[in-house]
Amino acid sequence: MKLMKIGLTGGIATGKSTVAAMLVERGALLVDADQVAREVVMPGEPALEAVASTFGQAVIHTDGTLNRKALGEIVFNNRDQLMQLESILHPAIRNRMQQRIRQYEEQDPKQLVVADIPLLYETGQEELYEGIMVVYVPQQLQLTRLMERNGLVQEEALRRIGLQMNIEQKRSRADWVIDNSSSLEETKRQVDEFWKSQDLP
Ligand SMILES: CC(C)(COP(=O)(O)OP(=O)(O)OC[C@H]1O[C@@H](n2cnc3c(N)ncnc32)[C@H](O)[C@@H]1O)[C@@H](O)C(=O)NCCC(=O)NCCS
Ligand SMILES: Nc1ncnc2c1ncn2[C@@H]1O[C@H](COP(=O)(O)OP(=O)(O)OP(=O)(O)O)[C@@H](O)[C@H]1O
Repeated sequence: MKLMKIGLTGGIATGKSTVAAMLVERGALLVDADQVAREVVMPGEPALEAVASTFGQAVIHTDGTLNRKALGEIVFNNRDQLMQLESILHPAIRNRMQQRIRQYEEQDPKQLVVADIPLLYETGQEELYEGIMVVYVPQQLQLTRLMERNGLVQEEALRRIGLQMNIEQKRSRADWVIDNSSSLEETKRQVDEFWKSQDLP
């Protein structure tokens, strides 16, 4: 049977967005949890009000938008605060993701829908999808890429990695693994192979 809806996950900075872009290039319809997480905290959204009353005005810019860097510095250094933020945002993110997936399914019933969700396993969402693709790199490379991309020192980067399920564990649970530790061409080759193996258009 042809695949219609898959989850895409991995660890922080292992290359989910990179692989998502390759799938979109082949025609997939993408719903991105990080992007939806940004939408639900736009000015005027109830989740932003809840964030402001929980974490204070220091996490709100003077123009009323969320100061993501300031909030990140709080929650990525304190698990309890992170859990508090998640309890505000996750229900809103999940609702909006499901809504968007349904829209895509109605709009283009033949096309593959891909949901890019960093915390897919951590939040127990496997059952919502027909299969899960994990973008994998060994932890040492994950660390290097994260430090480079976000300008973090090793200690900070390790702390962020430690907030998520270990990448080896994610890999062992996956239905399909894309190994992104080599060149982008090699990653694209694996994505193309997946596409063909599933007989996608
Ligand atoms: C704390 C926030 C404001 C920091 O924003 P910032 O722009 O600096 O980072 P961004 O949103 O681009 O996230 C980057 C990466 O951090 C990791 N990350 C984000 N949230 C979490 C979390 N709750 N637990 C573990 N890792 C996380 C993910 O791998 C994500 O891809 C933001 O990450 C956030 O709102 N997080 C809570 C919502 C959430 O859980 N999002 C994950 C998708 S469901
Ligand atoms: N094959 C590759 N070779 C070299 N660099 C790469 C490769 N794939 C991705 N990168 C780089 O690694 C970093 C992480 O990639 P990407 O942003 O796609 O990860 P992500 O899993 O979506 O991250 P996050 O969880 O933070 O959203 C980026 O700076 C990207 O340019």
